Amino acid sequence: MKILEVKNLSCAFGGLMAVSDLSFELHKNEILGIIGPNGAGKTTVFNLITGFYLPLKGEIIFNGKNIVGLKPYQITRLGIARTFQNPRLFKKLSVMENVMIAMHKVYNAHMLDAILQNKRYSVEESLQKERAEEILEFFGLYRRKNDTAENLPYGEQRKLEIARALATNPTLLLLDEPAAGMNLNESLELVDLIATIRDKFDLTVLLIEHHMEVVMNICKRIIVLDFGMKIAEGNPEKVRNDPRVIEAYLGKEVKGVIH
Ligand SMILES: Nc1ncnc2c1ncn2[C@@H]1O[C@H](COP(=O)(O)OP(=O)(O)OP(=O)(O)O)[C@@H](O)[C@H]1O
Repeated sequence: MKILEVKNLSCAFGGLMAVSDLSFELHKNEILGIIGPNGAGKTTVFNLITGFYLPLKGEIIFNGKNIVGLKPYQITRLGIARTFQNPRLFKKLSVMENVMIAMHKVYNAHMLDAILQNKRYSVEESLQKERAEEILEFFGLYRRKNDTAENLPYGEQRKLEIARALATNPTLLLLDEPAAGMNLNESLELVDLIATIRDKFDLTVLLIEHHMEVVMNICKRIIVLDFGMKIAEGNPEKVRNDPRVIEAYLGKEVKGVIH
C-alpha cells in the first residue's frame, strides 16, 4: 500500500535547481533510503515534504491527499514527523520536557482547558506523561528523564531527537542523518533501533544517511540523488554497482564510500 507518492517535484533557489523533477513512492512499513553526495538535494526533499519549503512544481500525496501548500504543523498533525541533521533540542530543558513539548504539537485539549486547568486538561496531561515515559523507556532514556538535554552524551541527544519526533504520533518518520557523528558500533546499534521502532510503532521510514553501512543494512530499497535528480533506484546491491552512482561519488571526496 502506497503511503507517500512524490510526483515530478522541483524546487529552485535562485538559478539553482535543488530538486529536479523528482518522483518516487514509499510503501507502508518500508524503510526507504535516500543517499547522494553533499548538496544533492536530500534535505531539501525533507523540507518540501514537511512544508518548510514550497515546491516550484510537483505533488506530494500522503495517504491519498496532496499536502503541498499545507503548513508544517498541519503536516505534523496528518502524521509526518522528522528529525534534523543537527538535533534541535531545547538544550536547557529536561529530557522529559523535550518530549512533552513535542507532544503538544498534536495536543487535543484546547488552550482554554489549559488555562482553566480543568478535568479534560489533567486527563490529557497525564495520558501524555505516560506516553512520554513509555517512549523514553523504549529509547533507554527513562533514567535520564530529569537530566538537562545538553548534558546527554551526543549519541543520546540523537536518540532524544528521534523520541521527540515519535512523540507526535507519526505514521511516517523522516530521519535526516540520524547516525551523523556516531562511530560504526553506535551506527549499527541505531540500525537495530530504527528497525525496532518501525515495527513497534507501525511506522514507515524515509532515511537520509551518509553512513553506507547503515543504509545498506537497513534499507531494501534506496534512491540516489545527484544535483537534485534521481540517478538510481533499487536494492542496495543494484545501487552499489550502478555506474552513475559510482561516478557521482567518485567525483567527491567520499571516494570508495559505497563499497
Ligand atoms: N534555503 C536555501 N537557500 C539557498 N540554497 C539552498 C537552501 N537550501 C538548500 N540549498 C541548496 O540546495 C542544494 C541542495 O541542498 P541540500 O541541503 O538539500 O543537500 P543535501 O543533499 O541534503 O546535502 P548534505 O548531504 O550536505 O546535507 C545545495 O546546493 C544547497 O546549497
